[in-house]
Amino acid sequence: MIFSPTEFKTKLIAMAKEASNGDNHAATKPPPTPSPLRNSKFFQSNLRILVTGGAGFIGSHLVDKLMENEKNEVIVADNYFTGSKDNLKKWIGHPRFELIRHDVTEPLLVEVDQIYHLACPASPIFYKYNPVKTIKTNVIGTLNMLGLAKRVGARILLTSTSEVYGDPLVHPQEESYWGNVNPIGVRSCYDEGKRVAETLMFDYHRQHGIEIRIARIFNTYGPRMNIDDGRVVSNFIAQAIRGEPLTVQAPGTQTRSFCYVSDMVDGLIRLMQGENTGPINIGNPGEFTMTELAETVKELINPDVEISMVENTPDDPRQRKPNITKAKELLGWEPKIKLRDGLPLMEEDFRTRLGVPPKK
Ligand SMILES: NC(=O)c1ccc[n+]([C@@H]2O[C@H](COP(=O)([O-])OP(=O)(O)OC[C@H]3O[C@@H](n4cnc5c(N)ncnc54)[C@H](O)[C@@H]3O)[C@@H](O)[C@H]2O)c1
Ligand SMILES: O=c1ccn([C@@H]2O[C@H](COP(=O)(O)OP(=O)(O)O[C@H]3OC[C@@H](O)[C@H](O)[C@H]3O)[C@@H](O)[C@H]2O)c(=O)[nH]1
Repeated sequence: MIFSPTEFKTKLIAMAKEASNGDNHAATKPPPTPSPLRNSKFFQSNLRILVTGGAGFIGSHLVDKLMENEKNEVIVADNYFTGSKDNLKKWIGHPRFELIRHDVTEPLLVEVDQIYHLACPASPIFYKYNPVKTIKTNVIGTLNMLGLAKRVGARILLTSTSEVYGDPLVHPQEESYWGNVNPIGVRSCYDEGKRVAETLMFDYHRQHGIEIRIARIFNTYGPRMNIDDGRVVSNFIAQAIRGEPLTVQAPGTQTRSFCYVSDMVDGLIRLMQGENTGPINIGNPGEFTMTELAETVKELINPDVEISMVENTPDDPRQRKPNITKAKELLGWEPKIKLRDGLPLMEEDFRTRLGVPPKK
């Protein structure tokens, strides 16, 4: 068939439109219907929820909260790189709970209604340890979970990060800010990885109609953080309990905003259950320099420890504080726990794991 130049152009535009990311979902086929048993009157109408990375710090607290609802069945998929079965020991053997050793860089076949996709090392020490694996986890892992969401018609939530703003030139950071990221730096396996993961989420949403939710999480702390995983709060608490100097990385004037883990979990669940795709910042806007954080930990946990200044790592963001207007307006969410109240809630868990008895 021979087309005139005008016909050819019209055809090309039509093809481009079909393949575009617009509202046109021509390529979408509806997800398969679940087993007929799910609609039987004898079947308990549970929501089946997959939590990738559920053996980690935030993931295990999220699982605790989801399991409180008797209508939820929870499946955790984790490769235990930074997580541990210990974090989930109270649920192992529970009839509504399943734990799968699985690496998200491989496809996963399960039938679920919702996916909380957390799997990814989060502490800079761990994500820099094997950067190629970190970027594979972010890119291939997120592709696999989106493929799963598409196949079964599940809603999927990605835990992105404040690190997508890089070393921000806008302060506080709102979701419309595109960030200031070094694409070839030592942190880019993580921050660029998460940026691609966000892109994939939106492309699947636009192209295939997948229901997506994106949370941009700011520094979160609480019990079950890995001891010595390099993150500042867990480092300072462990150092204070051991009576070792608190290592402030120079210059100490860099800022972070710390959110207690129960507030974070509440925000993630509201985002999943709400109607907004995001991205939405979830974090506590209380902003502290690292020197202020060290002084607070010293005062609350062990007034006898010293504070020492040590060398920093490359590309450390100089300031970070979330604008949470969107979370307030769209999710009715704001954090409840102040840093001074949250830090002491970590002490007992850290003392138990470090084998250091409580102060007399
Ligand atoms: N904690 C924070 O301050 C923070 C801030 C921003 C974003 N986040 C995001 O929240 C999520 C959870 O963070 P966290 O602090 O609980 O970290 P974490 O390291 O405690 O948990 C991550 C979990 O993912 C698992 N995992 C890693 N790679 C995997 C893979 N390839 N396949 C399967 N499982 C894998 C780990 O074993 C671990 O259980 C991460 O996606 C992280 O990027 C966390
Ligand atoms: O012992 C330490 C460790 C860290 N720091 C400083 O504390 C600040 C925070 O460092 P952390 O390693 O806790 O965390 P970062 O803010 O760099 O990255 C974090 O941000 C967002 C998430 O996605 C990541 O999971 C998380 O690790 C940095 O300025 C770092 O230089 C110290 O002063 N002393």
